[in-house]
Amino acid sequence: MQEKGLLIVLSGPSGVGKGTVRKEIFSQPDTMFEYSVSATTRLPREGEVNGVDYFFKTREEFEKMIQEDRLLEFAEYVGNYYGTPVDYVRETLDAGKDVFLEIEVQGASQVRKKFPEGLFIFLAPPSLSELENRIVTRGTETEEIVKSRMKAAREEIEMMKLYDYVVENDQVELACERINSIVVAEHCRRERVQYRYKKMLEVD
Ligand SMILES: Nc1ncnc2c1ncn2[C@@H]1O[C@H](COP(=O)(O)OP(=O)(O)OP(=O)(O)O)[C@@H](O)[C@H]1O
Ligand SMILES: Nc1nc2c(ncn2[C@@H]2O[C@H](COP(=O)(O)O)[C@@H](O)[C@H]2O)c(=O)[nH]1
Repeated sequence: MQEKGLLIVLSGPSGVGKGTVRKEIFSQPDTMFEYSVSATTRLPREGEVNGVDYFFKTREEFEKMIQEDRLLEFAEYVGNYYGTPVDYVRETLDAGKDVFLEIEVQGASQVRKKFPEGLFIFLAPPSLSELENRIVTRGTETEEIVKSRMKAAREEIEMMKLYDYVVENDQVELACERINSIVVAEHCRRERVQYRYKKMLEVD
């Protein structure tokens, strides 16, 4: 029987660098993962391509996906829906490939309930002041939104204890190396556990 792939979930507070780290991982020619393209109701930013960066949907289309149970998880984030199409995730895992999700924390906790065997990685900032600095420097948020994201970030950072690993995003390249190493180590660990059980069953 085909061994299932690993579901890898990268999450963390707004502005920590999830998108930046994910893009760096997928720009590497030898990347080990399949990226799950999310659906969203937000408008495309300059250069974003439908089906590559996101599946851009109207609110009606997105709500239909919710009703038809076509999303593994979804969340409303800063006035827009974001969600993970479930079919792609299941089919890719069944084909033995590792699937990588980059999602915010509410969505990650929904995935944890449905896929407790997933690998959950929390991307953490070097400090709260550096987190604020990143959100401000990105220049996409008003002063008021920066404040509300920082308030939310404190609560989100509390949730890091629910994750399997915490990776500090001090430097993008180092964070990517840490994530790749965690996945390799996790594969070794899981295969060893499975091997032990196979042996046990053979003896019985
Ligand atoms: N290691 C790092 N050092 C310095 N700046 C960084 C680092 N990682 C990301 N950044 C910068 O921080 C800002 C926020 O990054 P990014 O948009 O990837 O965060 P995010 O977690 O995906 O945010 P959101 O959840 O709000 O979409 C960007 O300007 C990015 O260039
Ligand atoms: N719960 C989900 N969150 C998602 C998904 N895809 C992306 N995201 C997160 O949304 C925010 C904003 O993204 P942006 O592209 O508008 O900057 C960010 O934190 C992403 O991680 C998803 O499918 N589900």
